[in-house]
Formats: sequence, structure tokens, C-alpha cells
Amino acid sequence: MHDTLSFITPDPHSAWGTYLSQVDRVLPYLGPLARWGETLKRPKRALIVDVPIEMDDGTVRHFEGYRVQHNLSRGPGKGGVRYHPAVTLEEVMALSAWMTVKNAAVNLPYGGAKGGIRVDPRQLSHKELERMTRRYTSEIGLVIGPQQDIPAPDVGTNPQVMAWMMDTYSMNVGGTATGVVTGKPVHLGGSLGRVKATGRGVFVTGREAARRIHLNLDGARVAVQGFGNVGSAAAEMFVGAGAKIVAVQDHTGTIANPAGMDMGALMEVVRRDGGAGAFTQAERIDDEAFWDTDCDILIPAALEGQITLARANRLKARLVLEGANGPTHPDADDALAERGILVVPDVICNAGGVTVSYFEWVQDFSSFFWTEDEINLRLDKIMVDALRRIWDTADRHKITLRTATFAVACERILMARQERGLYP
Ligand SMILES: NC(=O)C1=CN([C@@H]2O[C@H](COP(=O)(O)OP(=O)(O)OC[C@H]3O[C@@H](n4cnc5c(N)ncnc54)[C@H](OP(=O)(O)O)[C@@H]3O)[C@@H](O)[C@H]2O)C=CC1
Ligand SMILES: O=C(O)CCC(=O)C(=O)O
Repeated sequence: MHDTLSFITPDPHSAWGTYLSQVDRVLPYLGPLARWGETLKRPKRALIVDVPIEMDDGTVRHFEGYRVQHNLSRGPGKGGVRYHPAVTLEEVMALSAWMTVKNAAVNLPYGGAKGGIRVDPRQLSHKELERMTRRYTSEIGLVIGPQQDIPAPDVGTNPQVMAWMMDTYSMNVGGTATGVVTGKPVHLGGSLGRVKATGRGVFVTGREAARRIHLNLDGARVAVQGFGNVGSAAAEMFVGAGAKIVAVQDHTGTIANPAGMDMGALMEVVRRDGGAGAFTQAERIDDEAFWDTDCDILIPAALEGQITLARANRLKARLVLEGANGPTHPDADDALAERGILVVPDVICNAGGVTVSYFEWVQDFSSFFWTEDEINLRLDKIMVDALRRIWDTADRHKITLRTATFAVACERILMARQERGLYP
């Protein structure tokens, strides 16, 4: 029974319902710490903000925005900001909770938070986007800050949006505060390597998982859903390791080429059209047929809830790398496990982005900036070490990598909660 935010009655397939079911699965492995388990099922703080802006035509429009701090036991809140027409409070709650788990899984000194605005950013002009971002930043200024909660990019946001957020917050506090957001442009205190860091982490965890299941990346066939920041960077790295991209899906359509696609030419089309659908060196196929693609590795890198039970039963891949947050329904997750398809879960697979965000925050505080090679080496080591520990936990308890990641992370979160204690 969860009476917090009781106006949310999650469908088990919704993002929050999916997260709650993942928590329920890990509680038996937490020993005495499980008595603190309810902490994981309640966001600490949820802020809903009205974001009114003047449009270019002089009318006024109101957008609904959110910032949810799920858990702050291990440090300040950390997590991205999403601009998407389907954003809801319930979704942002789930995304913030996955941040808590992810940050603990790679042992970053952060809690978990996430924000968003229900808006289609493509429908706004550059100036409207700036006005909306600045107003949203001022509204959530109540809860964010370099030591409180540090936003970053997610779906529909980018380094330019982070620059506006940093500038607005800085003006409001009366001093340049580069550490208030990460994922900024490099000349404004951003970190080298951040743009591609999430895709890089997907590749690194995928390479390690492939090695363990004796899947050779040279010639491996990869299908990618979502060809934005995460999907395209991961795809490029797999191609660099000898793999072939055999199918790509985004909002502009689904394309397939069993012989593999030329990444340079594909990226050119994506840059030109904002999507992969018009790429002519591949066959245009039905969107639903994407899930039947003959492939070795599937990378969901779009939104939540994409791998349903029906789709899980059709997948041909041996390895699923969750670039997206929450792409797999709980019943689909069970079906994949039963079918022997290995899933590297979001809470470790896509942790590369927040790891380099952490590096950015550290560099901003020390005003000393690292080279891209230093960043990539440290990122690779953190991801490989974290995955090794998770794998050992999975082997010890005979559980999935998802439940093992939750076990490693939730032990850290609840231990911190217990050690801090409750104010009497
Ligand atoms: N950016 C980051 O650092 C991190 C992102 N993530 C997660 O990775 C995922 C992708 O984020 P990111 O790459 O940053 O976002 P982007 O906005 O850069 O890209 C999102 C991509 O997903 C596509 N897409 C959206 N909805 C659908 C759909 N229903 N079917 C098919 N394709 C779709 C978009 O297509 P189109 O452009 O045509 O709409 C676009 O190609 C999200 O789940 C995000 O939370 C996780 C960790 C860090
Ligand atoms: O870089 C960050 O702080 C967070 C990235 C993010 O939103 C995520 O990992 O889902």
C-alpha cells in the first residue's frame, strides 16, 4: 500500500509501476536493510511548476513542469530534464527513482532526481525555447543548486538548454554557478566526452556482456531504437568495434539493411532531416517489424515501455542493452530471462552519461579540466568495475542483472539512510 501521492494509481506497465515492481523484486536480497525499503517507494519531494511564456506571436501559453527529488540519502539530487509531449509527474517520479538506483550502482556521491516539461520542443522557436527554459529554471530554483540538485540533459534537451539553465540560475543567485547543471557546452564549464558518454557506457557494458556470453562483436548485427544522443553514439562505437547496424527506428520511421548501414552516410541524413527515416541505403519497413529483426544485439534507446511481453516473445537478439530508461515491462523482463536473452539493465547500461556529468561537476568545482582521454579511461574503468560487481552478485544469488544492480545500489542507498538516521 503506497499512500504517498495517492492520486497516482500506477498501472503495472507504467514507468512508476515498473519501478515499484523492480523494488519489490530486490527486497528479499537486502537482509535487515529491507526494513527501510519503503523509502525507495516514495519520492522525497515533488515540485509541480506552471511555466508561462510569451510566444513569438504575442499570445501567452502555460506549460506544466516538474522536478522530483526521489532520494537524497547519498548526496545532492542528480538527473536530467526531459522536454517531451508525453511527460507526466508519474513518469518523472519513475525517472528520478531510476536515477537514485543508477547513481548508487556506479557509486557516485549523489541521490536521484529528474525534471521535465510537457512540451514538444520542436514546435517552439529558438527564442520560445529559451524563454521556457529560463522560466522553468527560475521556478525550480527553489530546489536546485550545486549542492542541492544538479540537472542535466535528457530527451529533448541539449547543451544549449543547459547553458540557459546555468545562466538563469547564476543571474538569480548573483554569481556564476557552473556546478548547478552538467552537460553544458565545453567552453562554459562543460566536460569533454559528455555528449557521447551515455552511448559510450552502453558500448562498454555491452562489450563486457558480449565477452561473457561469447558473442563476437566483429560482425555482430545490432538493431537500435531511438537514434538521438544515446542511440547514435552507441551505434557508432559498435560499428567501430566491427559490428553492423542492421535496423534503426525513430519517429521518422524504421529502416533495415541486413548487410549493415554506412554510419557516416546515415548520420549525415539524421543531421539533415532530424531523423533516419529517409535514409535511402536501407529498406523502409513497417514499424512493428523492427521487433522481428534478425540481430544479435538490440539497443532500445528511445522511451519507456517499448519492450512489451508480446515483443519480448518475438525478439531474436541474444543481448539487450538498455540505453533508454525503463524500456522493458516487468512481464517482458521475465519472458526475456526465461528465453535466455541477457538484458543489461538501464540502471547500469546507461550510467555513462551521469558518470561523466559527475566528472564535469568535479572539474567545475576544482576549475581544473581533464583531457578527453583521461575522461574516457576513467569512465571505462568505473563502468567495467561496477558491472563486474553486479555480475558477481547476480551469480551469487542466481538473479538477473537488473535485480543484482538494484541489490548493489539499494544496499548502498539504504545503508546511507540507516546511518544518517531519522530526526527524532
Ligand atoms: N542523454 C543522456 O545522457 C541520457 C539519456 N538516457 C535515456 O536514453 C533515452 C534516449 O535519450 P536521448 O538519446 O538523450 O534523447 P534524444 O532526444 O537525443 O533522442 C531520442 C530518440 O528517440 C526517438 N524516439 C522517441 N520516441 C520514440 C518512439 N516512440 N519510437 C521510436 N523512436 C522514438 C527519437 O526520435 P525522433 O527524434 O524522431 O523523435 C530520437 O531518435 C531516453 O530514455 C533517456 O532517458 C539515459 C541516460 C542518459
Ligand atoms: O547526466 C546526468 O546527470 C543525468 C543523465 C540522465 O538523466 C540519466 O542518466 O537518465
